[in-house]
Parts: sequence; C-alpha cells; structure tokens
Amino acid sequence: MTKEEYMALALSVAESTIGQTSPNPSVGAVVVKGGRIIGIGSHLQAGKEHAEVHALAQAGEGAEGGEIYVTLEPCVHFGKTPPCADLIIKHKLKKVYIACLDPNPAVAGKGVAKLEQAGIEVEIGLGEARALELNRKFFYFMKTRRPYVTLKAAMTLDGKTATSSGDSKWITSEEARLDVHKERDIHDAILVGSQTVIKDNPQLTTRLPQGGKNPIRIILDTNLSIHDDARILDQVASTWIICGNKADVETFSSNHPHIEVMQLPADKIRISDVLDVLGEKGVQSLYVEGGSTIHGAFVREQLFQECHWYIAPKLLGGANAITAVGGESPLFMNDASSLTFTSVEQIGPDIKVVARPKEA
Ligand SMILES: Nc1c(/N=C/[C@@H](O)[C@H](O)[C@H](O)COP(=O)(O)O)[nH]c(=O)[nH]c1=O
Repeated sequence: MTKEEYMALALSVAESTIGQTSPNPSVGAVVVKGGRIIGIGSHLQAGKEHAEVHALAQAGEGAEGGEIYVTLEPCVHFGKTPPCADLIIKHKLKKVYIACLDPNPAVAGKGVAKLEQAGIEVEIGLGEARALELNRKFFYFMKTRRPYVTLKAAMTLDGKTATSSGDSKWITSEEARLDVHKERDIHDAILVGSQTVIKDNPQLTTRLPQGGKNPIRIILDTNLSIHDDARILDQVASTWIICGNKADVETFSSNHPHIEVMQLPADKIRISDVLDVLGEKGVQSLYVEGGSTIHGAFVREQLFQECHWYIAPKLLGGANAITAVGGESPLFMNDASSLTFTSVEQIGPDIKVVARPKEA
C-alpha cells in the first residue's frame, strides 16, 4: 500500500466513529512496519484511550523503526492516558504522518515540535482535506465556541413543509426519515420551536434499528407555552427549554423538575444568544428541525453552517401552505443567503440536498 492508502485507512477508521467521541474529535491511527500494517486504532469514546494508544498497543515492540499515520496531530496534554506524542517517542517510531494540525491554537504544532525534537521525522498534510472535513463540526466549535448548526427541513418539490391545516404526515419516505435519525444520532443536540412541539408533539429521539444516541432536545419556547403532556417532556432523553425573561419558570419547573430551563435576559429569544448559551454548555453540533419560523430566524441572522433539505417528488401548491423557511421575506433577491451545494443524493424516492453558506 502507498502512504496515501495508509492515511486513507486511518481516515476511514476515524470517520466510522463520527458522533460517538464528542466532545472529542474522531481520530484514526495506523502503524506500519516494513510494508505491513501492525496496528490500527481509533478514539472510540471521550475519556477512553486515544487512537494512537490503541494502534501502538497492537503494534507492541514491533513498532520500533516503523511509521504511524494519524488523522490529527498527536496530543501533548495529560488526559486519561499519557500524551500520545510521548508514546510515539517511547515506541521509537521513525516517521509520523499527520493529516492535519490540532485546531486549538494553544496546542497547534506542539505535538509536531515534540516529535521533531526527539529526532522523529514528521510529514504534515497527507489527507488533510478529508481530515478537516471529518471533524468540521469540532473544529468550528473550537474556533467559535458555538455549536455547528445544521438546518434540516423535509419538503415537497414546491418547498412546503405542511399543508395550510398543518398536516405533514408524511412528506418524505421511510428511507429519508431513517436518514434523519442517523443525523440525530451524530448530533449533540436537536432544536425545535414551541409551535412544532404544539403542532406535531414530536419525540425527537433517535430511533435506528441498530440503536443510537439521543441528542439533547432543545425547545425554544419564549413563554413556556408547551402543553404539560408534550412527549418531549418525558424522561426518555434530556430536554432543555430556552425561554424569555417574562416566562413563569417557577411554575413550569415545579411541574417538570427534571427539565432544565434556561431563561434568557431578553423578552424575545435571539438565536445568537441561544448559540452562546449552548456553546457555554459544550454543545458542539446542533440539528435544527424547524419549524418554518425557527428556520426563518436562523437564516435571517445567517447563523447556520449547513442545511439538509429532504425533497419529496410531490407538489402541494397553495400560497397558504407552510413554507420551509418562514419569517419576513427580504425585499430584494440580492439579500438571499448565498450557498454552495456540497452534495445531492437520492434516498429512496426522495433527494437529500446539502448546502453550506459560501465561506465568508
Ligand atoms: N413530516 C416530516 C418530517 N417532520 C418533521 C417534524 O415536523 C416532526 O415533528 C419531527 O420529525 C417528528 O419527530 P419524531 O416524533 O421524533 O418522529 N420530517 C421528515 O423528515 N419527513 C416528513 O415527512
């Protein structure tokens, strides 16, 4: 295998753990000696061993004089296990290939410096684009201390997410809705507005055949208006409610002591305040399932990093049907958010379009 192929293997191993390592990044490592793979490892869960620790444990003494391919710069800090840079030095590897540097400015380059000081050759950048993409959300959070926001909407071909009576069951297919649960599984949190809770009474849990992690359910509810029997108030998953400063938190909390309520200082909920609060709570990735008014707020304030549009081959019609992105229309087309399509894929009878705002 070529060095590109060894790094591609490390990247594949890292990609297979996306969503399960939060708040840590997903990392993969491959140890090679004499053209033979002698160790493969990935970071599987925050608090557990890093990828290099697993790969080097598998390689054992045979690692001496070998090379390691790692998708993120080896750490220099003492966590659950000693720094990976020290472990690589201890195993006397000859060369380290690093796909991308740590995004944290406090540690970026420190792992490389430590390895080079110990006389180990380091090559940076092999598979860098794929390494940056795989931890895109983590890197964004590290840089901004705000969650990476993905807007998700399911709509008819003419952009409707419900009929004028509010009916939306179902627009997209089972297969497309299953894909939504895969997205929920890899996100730290999911967010909807109180209108969606009142209209749809959603569970907002991850229901995959193979199981999965429930994201934290975040409800924007200015006046704590959701009904006491709403399903998201059950104890199947964590639920946080963000409300305005006029809401009667005391009464709500006495009725629902297990629900975390975050009261913002203003009477209206501003998305930028929501993202600051969630960032402080360590939420790195946020999946916004709407509805229309919520999407309108995120789009108007340009506070999203990605949108996933699931489009069904149906035409609903009706100027009074519910549109995917509500709120006020800008006066001019120039005021539209300019995006770039990053992928379009068919899922069953539907298509999933992923688009991102043009890099600022
Ligand atoms: N109507 C549709 C959706 N509807 C999305 C939201 O309006 C629902 O309230 C939410 O997904 C329900 O969450 P649950 O209770 O956990 O299943 N989403 C989709 O992908 N396709 C649809 O056709």
